[in-house]
Parts: sequence; C-alpha cells; structure tokens
Amino acid sequence: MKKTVKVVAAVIKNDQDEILCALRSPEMSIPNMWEFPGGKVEANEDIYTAVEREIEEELGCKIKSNELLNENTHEYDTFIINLIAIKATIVEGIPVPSEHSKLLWLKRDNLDSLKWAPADIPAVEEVRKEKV
Ligand SMILES: Nc1nc2c([nH]c(=O)n2[C@H]2C[C@H](O)[C@@H](COP(=O)(O)OP(=O)(O)OP(=O)(O)O)O2)c(=O)[nH]1
Repeated sequence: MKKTVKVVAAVIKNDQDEILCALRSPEMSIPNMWEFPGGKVEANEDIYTAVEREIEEELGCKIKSNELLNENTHEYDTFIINLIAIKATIVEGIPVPSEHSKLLWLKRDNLDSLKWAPADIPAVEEVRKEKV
C-alpha cells in the first residue's frame, strides 16, 4: 500500500502582488519541478506551525501563515500526497534557497508558464482565480 504524506506549502505573496515559486533541485524528490516551498508536517504539529518552520529551515526567513488556500490529495507513482497550501507573508528576512535550484517571484497571471509538481495544479489554479 502506498504511504500517504501530509505536506504543507506556503503561498507567499509580496507587496507587488507576486507569488514566490521554488524550483526543486535535481537531487530532490519530484526533481526539476516548481512548487510552493514547504515540507512534511511532523507528528503532533499543526499545519500553520509546520509551514512557518519549514520556510525558516529551507529559505532562512520568517513568515506569518494566514488562511488555508487549498487542500489536494494526489497519487504519485510511489506515494500519496495530501498537499495543504497556506497563504503567507514574509515578516522578517529575505528568502534564500538552500535546497532549491531557484526562487522566482511571479505575477499570478504568469504562474501557468512553469512546470508545476502535479499535486500543486489545483492550488495554482486557486491562486490564479484570486483577485487580491
Ligand atoms: N514542499 C513541497 N513539496 C511538494 C509540493 N508538491 C509536491 O508534490 N511536493 C512533494 C515533494 C516531496 O516528495 C514532498 C515534500 O517533501 P520535502 O522533501 O519538500 O519535505 P521535507 O523537507 O519535510 O522532507 P525531508 O527531506 O525532510 O524528508 O511533497 C509543494 O508544493 N511543496
């Protein structure tokens, strides 16, 4: 039976109304695909704490997680992901990639120009539909 992993991802918006996109490196699982940065939720951790922790670990900045944007379950070849996308803003520091190959701030209308991890497609659609 495939394992189900619970993953939180931050949809971070800046003052120019751009969204932070992160390119998974060739060494990561689901390589060379774009995602909203984040990671696995630990046992007994709430999703908002998890996403703030993951961003600090991966990008070295502090975010404030706001409301839930989208939740999607997607079946990959080797596991099932429960991807929880949470809206956030940066409250301290600048995001610097440590594991990702690249970070990119994109206008929401340009989001579909990237090759997204398949599990992220519903969240990307949700962001594109949003006006504010
Ligand atoms: N972070 C993140 N992972 C995603 C997204 N979409 C998607 O399919 N994934 C997949 C890729 C990975 O297989 C898994 C998350 O694992 P990860 O490697 O980023 O998380 P982690 O840092 O907690 O994992 P680990 O290396 O400590 O095991 O979910 C997304 O938007 N953000």
